[in-house]
Amino acid sequence: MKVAIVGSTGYGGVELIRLLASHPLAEVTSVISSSSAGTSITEGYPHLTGIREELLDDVDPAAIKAKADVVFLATPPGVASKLVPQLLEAGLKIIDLSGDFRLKSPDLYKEWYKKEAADEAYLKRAVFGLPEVYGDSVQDAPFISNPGCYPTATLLGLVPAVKEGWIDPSTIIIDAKSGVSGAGRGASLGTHYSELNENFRAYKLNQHQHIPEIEMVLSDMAARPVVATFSTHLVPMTRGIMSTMYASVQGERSAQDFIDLYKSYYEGRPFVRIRPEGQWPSTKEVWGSNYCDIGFAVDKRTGRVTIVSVIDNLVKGAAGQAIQNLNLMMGWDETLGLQFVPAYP
Ligand SMILES: NC(=O)C1=CN([C@@H]2O[C@H](COP(=O)(O)OP(=O)(O)OC[C@H]3O[C@@H](n4cnc5c(N)ncnc54)[C@H](OP(=O)(O)O)[C@@H]3O)[C@@H](O)[C@H]2O)C=CC1
Ligand SMILES: CC(=O)N[C@@H](CCC(=O)OP(=O)(O)O)C(=O)O
Repeated sequence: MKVAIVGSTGYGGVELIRLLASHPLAEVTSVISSSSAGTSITEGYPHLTGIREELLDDVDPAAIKAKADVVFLATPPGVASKLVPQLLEAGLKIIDLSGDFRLKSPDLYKEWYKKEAADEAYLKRAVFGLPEVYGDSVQDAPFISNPGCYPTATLLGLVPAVKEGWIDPSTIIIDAKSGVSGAGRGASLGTHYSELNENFRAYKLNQHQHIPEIEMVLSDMAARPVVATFSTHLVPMTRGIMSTMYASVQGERSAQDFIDLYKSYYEGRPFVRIRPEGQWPSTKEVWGSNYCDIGFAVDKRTGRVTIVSVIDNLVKGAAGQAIQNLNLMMGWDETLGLQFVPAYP
């Protein structure tokens, strides 16, 4: 299977290159750049020396179709919405890592992303690619919208409890933290070393573009509208997301009950690992891997459960999940090219 990557010079794109280098059935045949076509990707990423030496291609749907069967879009918001119609009409399969096709309502996209939405007809064609929740619809889909990094960690941590009615959805609070690679490669004041190092700060409170994405899936699971408090923080580390979630428990449930429920819900899903009672995952324990690890604590005094969910934002939160979706789209084993152990320490 021949693969092209638009946005190959960004962090998501370069992570796709890293992971696909060891995929047994997919071969990257075109790395694409809107600003550096004709130069080698090794100029910006010397670690790819000897791995991807060919020159970057321009963004040209006909040329992409001539070289590839599937295209990954790892581009900033507002790019895929314009490119996807041309790529789909050219007969390409698509996996979009951006937020352009996750929300089905153009008005909601405009409200949260502050940009024009994609054409509604194309929004309807995109399948939300969270395999552990929507596995059946991802299978064989020609156009997949990869979930956001924060929603992946958060939803995998909340879906079974919401779906089974074990927590009151109106009480959910999500306290999320991300490493700085989540903001992409572009330099900015908020992400440069002296602003970030030895610092820890909240950002986009009640304004984060992932809020409607999280609420979309939770509402689907609860079969009624759900709104949630979602707070994001920047941590002085490169990779990793931790979502710590709080909600009121409905009925008498222990941490072990939650563990048993989640183990049963995620049975046969190789990338979700449920921790034993009293053990809560840390970001380093999934670093460089496609795992999402989840742990629980139930407080009988408050009647609340605390759920801790961690991922590597660039792998399960972006490129790894995109490859998992490629595998499902092609009818392959979903673990192909993703069977590696987290790098530790
Ligand atoms: N970083 C992360 O952890 C995650 C990122 N995402 C999403 O994935 C997407 C990519 O993120 P990330 O790799 O971090 O971002 P980066 O900023 O690191 O890279 C984005 C790349 O897109 C390319 N690009 C910019 N404008 C255009 C355009 N008009 N047409 C084609 N290509 C363009 C740029 O390369 P060039 O100038 O060479 O074309 C750039 O390198 C974003 O939508 C992001 O929100 C989703 C989940 C996690
Ligand atoms: C640390 C950091 O800045 N993270 C980014 C994640 C952006 C992202 O992945 O955006 P989409 O999923 O919407 O494309 C943020 O919080 O906006």
